[in-house]
Amino acid sequence: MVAMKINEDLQKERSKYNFDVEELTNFLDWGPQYTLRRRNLEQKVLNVKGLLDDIPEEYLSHKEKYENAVRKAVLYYRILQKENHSNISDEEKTRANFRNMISSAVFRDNSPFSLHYSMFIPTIKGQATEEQKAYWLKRANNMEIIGTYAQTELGHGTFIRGLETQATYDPETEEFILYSPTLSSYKWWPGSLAHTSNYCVVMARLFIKGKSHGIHPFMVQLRDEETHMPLPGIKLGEIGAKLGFNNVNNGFLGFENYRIPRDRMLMKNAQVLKDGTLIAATNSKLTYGTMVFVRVLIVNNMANLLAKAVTIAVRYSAVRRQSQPKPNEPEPQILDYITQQHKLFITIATSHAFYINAMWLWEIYFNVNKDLGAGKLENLPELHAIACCLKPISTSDTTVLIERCRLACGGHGYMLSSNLPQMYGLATAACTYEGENTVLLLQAARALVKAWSVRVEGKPLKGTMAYLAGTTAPKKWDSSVDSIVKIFQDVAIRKVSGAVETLKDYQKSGLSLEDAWNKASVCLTAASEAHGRAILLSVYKSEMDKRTASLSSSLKKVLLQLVELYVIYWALEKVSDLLLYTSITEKDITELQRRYIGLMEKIRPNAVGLVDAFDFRDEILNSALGAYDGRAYERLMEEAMKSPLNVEPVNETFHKYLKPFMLGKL
Ligand SMILES: CCC/C=C/C(=O)SCCNC(=O)CCNC(=O)[C@H](O)C(C)(C)COP(=O)([O-])OP(=O)([O-])OC[C@H]1O[C@@H](n2cnc3c(N)ncnc32)[C@H](O)[C@@H]1OP(=O)([O-])[O-]
Ligand SMILES: Cc1cc2nc3c(=O)[nH]c(=O)nc-3n(C[C@H](O)[C@H](O)[C@H](O)COP(=O)(O)OP(=O)(O)OC[C@H]3O[C@@H](n4cnc5c(N)ncnc54)[C@H](O)[C@@H]3O)c2cc1C
Repeated sequence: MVAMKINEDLQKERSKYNFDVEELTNFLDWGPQYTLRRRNLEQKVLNVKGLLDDIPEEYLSHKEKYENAVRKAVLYYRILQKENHSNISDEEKTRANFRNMISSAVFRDNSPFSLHYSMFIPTIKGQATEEQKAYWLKRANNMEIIGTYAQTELGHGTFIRGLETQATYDPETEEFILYSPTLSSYKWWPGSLAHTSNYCVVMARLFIKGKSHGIHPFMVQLRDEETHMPLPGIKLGEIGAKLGFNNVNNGFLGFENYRIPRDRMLMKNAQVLKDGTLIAATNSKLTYGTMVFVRVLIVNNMANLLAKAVTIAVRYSAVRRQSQPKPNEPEPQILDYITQQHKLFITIATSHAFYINAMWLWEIYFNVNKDLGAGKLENLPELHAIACCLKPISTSDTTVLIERCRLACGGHGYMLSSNLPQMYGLATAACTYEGENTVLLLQAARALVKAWSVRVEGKPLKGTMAYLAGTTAPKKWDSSVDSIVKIFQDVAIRKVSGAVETLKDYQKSGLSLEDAWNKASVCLTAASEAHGRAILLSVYKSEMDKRTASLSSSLKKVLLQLVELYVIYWALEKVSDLLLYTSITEKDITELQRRYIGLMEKIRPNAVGLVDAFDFRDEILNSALGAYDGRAYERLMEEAMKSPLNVEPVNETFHKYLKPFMLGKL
């Protein structure tokens, strides 16, 4: 075997770490057993021939991209399917998969089957009766059928209660008749819908005896299982090229009086009896369960995306040298510029903060879900409120930080072969899907306004809202990490109280609640963001204090430096809030800035170690700039040579257009 030639700068970086990289990898994976599992799965996938692209996806046409993605998806999901049959609980499986990013070795973009696993199967699990589950889950898990989740329509995505697709019950035949009454009622966006899925869960408005009963889920066969032809009454197609997600086969779907049997309504929460009697769900929002599940998982997905982006940018910054600040000295590694560290180290810390928060949120989700199974609904609103803060903040921060990583790689970050532009495309999509970010922050604001009235009544507040009961931050500015975390809670209290006051003032001026809400909505979203940031910071700090207790002192030190960096970064980012709501002075701010610079100097020797510990194989990073060996220039050239334009020295356009043009003949 030929030894891998490693760039000298990277080699030097790797001799400087003062912690054990493998220990950190195990910590991030939530235990060495999960590291092993993940690595085994990665190896199994990479052993399969034909899964990695010879021609980069971006040189394929739209149609070829899809066809290539389906070819790879069947190879890839066969392996995953075997893994899914292994004998572990769903909770354990989700946890084991938290840092599984092997699909990004197969798809730089995303998979045409992603909705099958992320939403179709979870919807069957969450919305179907035991009998329905026994039938549909078996078929879905075996991938005898491929499904998706069709909710959004051309006219409505956010406002689910505005969906127009109709499911009218016909007691004569014991069937539902699915109908798309308008163009705007066409389903529009669902991934895998266009040419991949043959089944899907359709969210439609239930009508019984002419009366509307709100939105319910229906299992719908779209295509013939043998020929894959759309069934009569089904109108299907693809919605076209997008900023990203071009492998995902997002589709449209319309119904022309398409009949399905009664038992195709997923009836765990609400039931329609044979005679058309409706037994309503105990809470209509139980129908929204799959969205809550995915919002919870998104926080973790963002941590993974950030970890990938910053691995690429830090390694590249260690091998890239630029400018000559000191005469007669070599050009420094760009990683030595403090401005570069400012772009990158916060990205490492943010990835950690999101991992920790995602695990914490997953525990809450898992417990609430267990409660729901036992008919206990009281903790659902809090889960919904947390997810409605953390999903928007994690996706918008990730989008900003991936773009920062891309810019940190200069011109080469603009190359698709760096993989950073595609990652930006994936992150920004998450700001919209599964609940548009502003809309979710406004949902969280509803819960905060309610919590405020509980406080005003002098009643106790619980869980993540408990801190709203009263300030615990020190009166005098105190720059310890613990105090700053409390100060963020204080800022949130002030923003919530300010937003409630604004809302009330508008109402007092004669506006309806709805109009007052609209006028106050910028303050309301700011209050939700502040609440979300307070949660992120306090969970990151408290969980790290707990979880690092059993680590080696060297790793603990490095991890707590990142916590401190994260907390101070946000204090400086939100300095206007601190000036408004706390006794911070100009001198305190200068001290914080110095401390922030000092922290970056402490983290600098470990920077490459910290990203190595994310433990992404080169195939997963899929980037000319970020490979383990640091051969960025060689890889950029190798990737450039894959451009179809480099196959011939003279392109035919010379003879067709350029030459006649230059000769004045065109
Ligand atoms: C790979 C990519 C795949 C992507 C897939 C997709 O995008 S799939 C498509 C993804 N699409 C989306 O994500 C669409 C985003 N849109 C939505 O989720 C909803 O339409 C909505 C939540 C914005 C409003 O819903 P609405 O008009 O029906 O409700 P309302 O505002 O009138 O509030 C009434 C009460 O309900 C409460 N409550 C609400 N939701 C939940 C919940 N999940 N749980 C618990 N509770 C919930 C709320 O707090 C409020 O309580 P309060 O204050 O009265 O005590
Ligand atoms: C890549 C991708 C994949 C997707 N996959 C799926 C899928 O598999 N299945 C599926 O069903 N859907 C899917 N979707 C659709 C997605 O869920 C919706 O696009 C999303 O919920 C936002 O809804 P919208 O497009 O109607 O946006 P709109 O609600 O029209 O948002 C437009 C603007 O209006 C604002 N706005 C809307 N309502 C309010 C309000 N009440 N108050 C204040 N401002 C408001 C928003 O903040 C935003 O600025 C996908 C979307 C994308 C981008």
